[in-house]
Formats: sequence, structure tokens, C-alpha cells
Amino acid sequence: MTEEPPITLLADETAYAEAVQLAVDSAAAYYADATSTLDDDAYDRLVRGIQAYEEAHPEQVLPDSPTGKVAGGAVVGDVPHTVPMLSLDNVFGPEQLADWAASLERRLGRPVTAWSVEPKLDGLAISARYRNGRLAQLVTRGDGAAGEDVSHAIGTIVGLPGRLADPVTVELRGEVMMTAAQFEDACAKRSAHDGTTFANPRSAAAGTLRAQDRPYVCELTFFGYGVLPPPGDESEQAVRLRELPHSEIMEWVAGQGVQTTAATPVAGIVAETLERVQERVGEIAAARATLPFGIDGIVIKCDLAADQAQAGFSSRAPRWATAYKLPATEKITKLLGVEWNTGRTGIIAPRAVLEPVELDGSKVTYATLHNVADITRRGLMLGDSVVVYKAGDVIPRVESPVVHLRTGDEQPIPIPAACPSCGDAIDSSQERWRCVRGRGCRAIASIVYAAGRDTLDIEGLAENRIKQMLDAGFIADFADLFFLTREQLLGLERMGETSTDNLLAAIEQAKSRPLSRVFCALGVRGTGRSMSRRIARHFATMEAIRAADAEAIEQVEGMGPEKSPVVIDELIELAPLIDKLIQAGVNMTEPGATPPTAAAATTAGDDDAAEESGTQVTLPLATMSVVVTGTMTGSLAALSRNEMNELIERAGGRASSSVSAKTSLLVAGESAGSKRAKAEALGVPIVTSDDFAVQVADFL
Ligand SMILES: NC(=O)c1ccc[n+]([C@@H]2O[C@H](COP(=O)([O-])OP(=O)(O)OC[C@H]3O[C@@H](n4cnc5c(N)ncnc54)[C@H](O)[C@@H]3O)[C@@H](O)[C@H]2O)c1
Ligand SMILES: [Zn+2]
Repeated sequence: MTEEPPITLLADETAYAEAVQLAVDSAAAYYADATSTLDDDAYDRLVRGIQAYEEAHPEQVLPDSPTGKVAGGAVVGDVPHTVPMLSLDNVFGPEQLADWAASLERRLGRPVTAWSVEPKLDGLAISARYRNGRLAQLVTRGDGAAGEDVSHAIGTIVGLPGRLADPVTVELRGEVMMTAAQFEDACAKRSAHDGTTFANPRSAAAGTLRAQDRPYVCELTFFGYGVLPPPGDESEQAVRLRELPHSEIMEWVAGQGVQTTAATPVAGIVAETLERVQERVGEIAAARATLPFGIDGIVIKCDLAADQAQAGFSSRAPRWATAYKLPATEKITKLLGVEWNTGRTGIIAPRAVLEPVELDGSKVTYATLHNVADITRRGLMLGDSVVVYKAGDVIPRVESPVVHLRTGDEQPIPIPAACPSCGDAIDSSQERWRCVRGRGCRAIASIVYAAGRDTLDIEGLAENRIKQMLDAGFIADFADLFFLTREQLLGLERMGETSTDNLLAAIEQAKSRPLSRVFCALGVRGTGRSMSRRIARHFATMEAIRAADAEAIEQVEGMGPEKSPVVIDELIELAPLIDKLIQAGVNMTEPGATPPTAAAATTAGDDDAAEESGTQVTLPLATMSVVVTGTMTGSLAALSRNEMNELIERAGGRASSSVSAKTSLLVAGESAGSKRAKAEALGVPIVTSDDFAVQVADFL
């Protein structure tokens, strides 16, 4: 794995000058609440390109260049800071972190005594000036030397009290941001006011902090991460605050009634070793998706004031701290198309088809667009550059179009005039559009599917007949077909005696189809024809399938730990339908297959199974249950957890998400935590990411 972050290569002086202009414009938009034409990764790539060009051509450096400046030099202010408010340098992985620590220790000439590790809150830095314990003034970071007065926001920021516990005169520093709930609330208020929403919590917080005369008030949140006594103040308390370790300063800040991250799952800690720092980085990264506020990295600082003082500052950032960047959760990509689908309940939902982007460690091709009103509100067009957001397990979503990037070739998004599933009318009285057939909509499609040639193969049952029967109320799902009476069918338009008898005979015949086809007819999400065959062969009876838990379902070849819980949920939802099929006398067994308990002893008798196991013995992970934990490195670094599981299954193993006595192997990457401990306790063999890569090299 290369940890060197990518850079934009600049070929000549013209390209350099254009890059500087683009960086300045983007940063100006970014620090106001506007949408930049670059996402953070692209901006950082550009600035690194500018820096590399300047190192090679020092004589060409432009005064506007963002390098070495706080906020890329794009922001100004008129309230001078007593002590500069700086930015942070970045590292992008464990090796860079180790390099940074080593160079810092070289500078100090001795090891760093202790590290403080805390989340990098994704908001804006602010200075809160307290006089005799009362909050007197709020100032933004600005260009680092001077910021803007935003005191009008006093009283709207949760966690930043109007009065401290003690009547002290100090300057608090920390991050102003919006929690997920505050962001939602702010978007709702703004939408009610002018029909627009905020692009993301960070820019919503930036806009809100600076907004003076909005007719609505949005709440903000503050987390403190530092305190400064007034310069020149030599009182006992001022001296003490200058000498305390960062960790103890944070205790003092919290003691004054100010919010810190101490009460959150990502509380700051003190680490004695770099290993512990790295471990905490992993823990914070793992908690990121579940936090009620955004973080974009982990800040690592020298804990002791003496270490900090000796390390000092560059013009842009302290040398005693760095930001360990986490993968971006937001990127700009192209909106290629919009697909419309009618869900189980009849809701018609648009889905964005995107030019694939890497977000929070996985590749994103589709994103939700919520509903038509949302598309209109955001003014989205086909071909637009759009901001896409994804973190952890959330469904990726399209945030907003980047209007300045329009070329004029963008097209309006076609809005369906009829239900995309059944062609019937759309009920658009609510924000979420629905097919007028509601749940019944999907019935046609699912009955057509169930009666089809590859499933129950009911001859002579055409789609228009199914529609007739649904409209007449004779059927609501495909199991009802087995309860149709001769009289009912004869009552349908253009239904003679012969066709009625033929259809009844065809339906009767369908009752004896093998379980694989009956199961397939259910249309369980994630199980097509071949997967249905595998499931039927594996379990042999519907009873055994229904009795299986997720772990048992996972035993079926190709059923990863992601799919199996879906199958379970679907089977629960489909229970009434299955019961009706049983009641109708539909066959529920797979000819020639043996249920799993007996199967172990007799697999050899089953031709196909023997064939399969014959090929499996040559696979390196055959019969093994494998769990992956921690951050993969080397040739596996780029794989998502899902891709790791697929790799395991390709190599003949079964990917599982939790360690138990049945686990055959734990692949433990960097900063592996509790799963590693459990595997050790259970005596489960453990391999590193690199060793595992060698083991499965043929399947990569
Ligand atoms: N998309 C764009 O066009 C664009 C333009 C400019 C900047 N950016 C992004 O902004 C980033 C640079 O921003 P920056 O220079 O404002 O600073 P930064 O966000 O990289 O780091 C410094 C800031 O971290 C914050 N911080 C959060 N938690 C902290 C903690 N526990 N301790 C100390 N500080 C903490 C403080 O506000 C501090 O000012 C870049 O990574 C870039 O991606 C994007
Ligand atoms: Zn419909």
C-alpha cells in the first residue's frame, strides 16, 4: 500500500497559475457557506500539486498561493487574535503517522512523553472570549491572525455557556458544528422559509454562524479543545493553565461547564505509546458512523506543555500536533441517470446512477434521491456534477448539484407519468409518490414472475389474465391461484370452458414443482434462480429453510454474512404466503436432496455435492470459517469489507462477521481490537493481512 496521497501534477507556469486561482476560489466558497467546485480530496490534491510545483520552481511562487496559509489565505477578519489560530498538518495512514512522530522526536531530541488523541470535529474553529466568567465575544478563525466577530450567535450554541463556573478571564477555543439532528432541523427551517436546504452540516454551521438577520434561528453545538489565559496575565491560574498537560486542561474546561468530547464515545485519551495512539485511531474511526456529529479525522497532540513549547509552530500549523485524516465521506461526481422503482408498498422512489466514486472506503454507484419534491427543490439535472454523501452503513445520498460546474449540456430529469412497475396512475398527493395500486402494484409483477417458465411454469397464465383476476379481487398473491374455482374463472371476460379447464390443470400441475422453483417463485431479495437451487439443495425442505438462522443460511455457497439476514427477514415477511402455499398442497421438498443434519454423513451420495466438494478441496480456504477485523494493509488495503468477504468465498471459505469457537481463522489487520482478543482467548489461529494475502494470492 502506498500512503503517499495523490497530487495534481502541474505541467507549466500557466497550469500553476490556474491551479492557484482555482484553489483560492474554492477555498473562498468553502469557508463561506457556498458549494465549492472541488470536493476535499480534489482540493487537497490540488494544493499538494501547487506545493510540489513551488518546491521545483521557487522563483515562480505567486503571492496568492494557498500554501503555508491558514484557510488557504481565502478568508480575512478584522478582530486580531491574541495568539494565532492555526490549521493542522495531515497524515494519511499508520506509516505516515510513525514518520511524523519520528521527525517530531528528532526535533525534540527525545521521545514525546505522552500523546493526546481526540476526534477531529468537522466544523469551524472559534474563539470564545470570557471576561470575569461571562461570554463576551465570539470570533471566527479567519486567516489565523484575525477573524470575524460573530458574537450575535451567543445564546444559540449548545455546550458554550454564557457563564463559566468561575469568574475567570480566558479565551476558549473549540469547534462550532451542527449535530445530525440540528442539521436536519436547520434544513427543515430553511426549506420552509425559501425552499432550499444546506449542502452539509459543516457548511450549514458556517453559514449559520455568520448569518445576522435570518428570520429563523438554527441551533449549533460547541466542543471545546483548548484554553488560553490572556497574554501577559501572570496570575497563579494563568501560569497554571499554561503549564498543564492538554488532558488536564480539558478536565478544567469541562469543569467550567463547557462541553468537551469527554462524554462522547470518542472521548480524548492520553496514550503512552504510538501503538496505543494507532489503536485509538482505529477505535475512533470505527465509531465514526454511529456518532451524532461529523468527524473528519483524529487529532494527535503532544500532551505535555513542555513538549509543545519545544516543538513550536510553522506559519500554518503547530508542529506538536497532526490530523490523521479519515476517508472522505463526501465527493463530487456526475449524475448519469435516474432510475425509478416501485417498492413493495407501492412507493415510487428515484435512484441516482452515478459515475462511480470511492466514499468512506467503498465504491458508490447508486445513491438515493428521496422523492420528486427533493429533486425539484435541489434543481438537479442529468449530467450535473453532484455532491454525494456516504458514511458507514448509511445509504449513499445525493446532496446537491454543483451549479458552477454546469456546461449547458445538462438535461432535465424525466419524471415518470405512470407507475414504472405496472403502468397504472401515480398518486402524487403526498411528497412520496405512490402507485395507485399501493401494495397491489407489485402483486402483478410478482405473480407474473412466480407463474413464469423458470419458476412455477403455469402454462396459459398470461399477464392480462393475472390483471383481470387481481381486479376482480380473486387473487392478491400467487398462492391464491391455487384456490381459484371453476366458477370464478368462467366469470372472467373471454374465458371459455376449455381455457378454464386447461388453466386449472396447469395450476394443479404447478403444485408438484421442485422446492427450488417454489422458493424462487417467492422472489426473496438476493436469491435468483441459481441461488434458489443452491438453497433448496442445501436444506432439502421448506421446513428446514424456515428453521434456519442467519448463520445456517450463510452455509449455503455464495451466501455472505450480508445476504443471509436479508433472507431471514424476507422469509418472515413472506410467512403468510408460504403458509398459504403449504395449505394449498404445493410441494415443499427438493427431490434427491437431504436436509443438512443428515447431509454431513451422506454428501458423498449426492453427485453434485461430491462434484462440488471435489473442486473445493483444492481451494485454500475450503471448509474454513474466516473472520476479518482491523484495517487491511498491503495488497488488501483497497478492499472493502464486502470485497474481503467475497475474496474469502472465492477461495472456498465462508466469511463470517463474528468470532466464535467455530471460527477457523482470524485475519487481523492493523488496530484490530476486541475480535482479536476474543480469537486469542478461544485459541483461533490469527494471521496478518499480508500473510493472508499470500495465502489467497491466486484469488486476488
Ligand atoms: N473543498 C474545498 O474547496 C476546500 C477548500 C478549502 C479547504 N478544504 C478542506 O479543508 C481542510 C483544511 O481545512 P483547515 O485548514 O480549515 O483545517 P483542518 O480542518 O484541516 O484542521 C484544522 C482545524 O481542525 C479543527 N479541529 C477539530 N477538532 C480539533 C481538535 N480536537 N483539536 C484541534 N483542532 C481541531 C480546528 O477547527 C482547526 O482549525 C482541507 O483538508 C480541505 O480538504 C476544502
Ligand atoms: Zn404500480
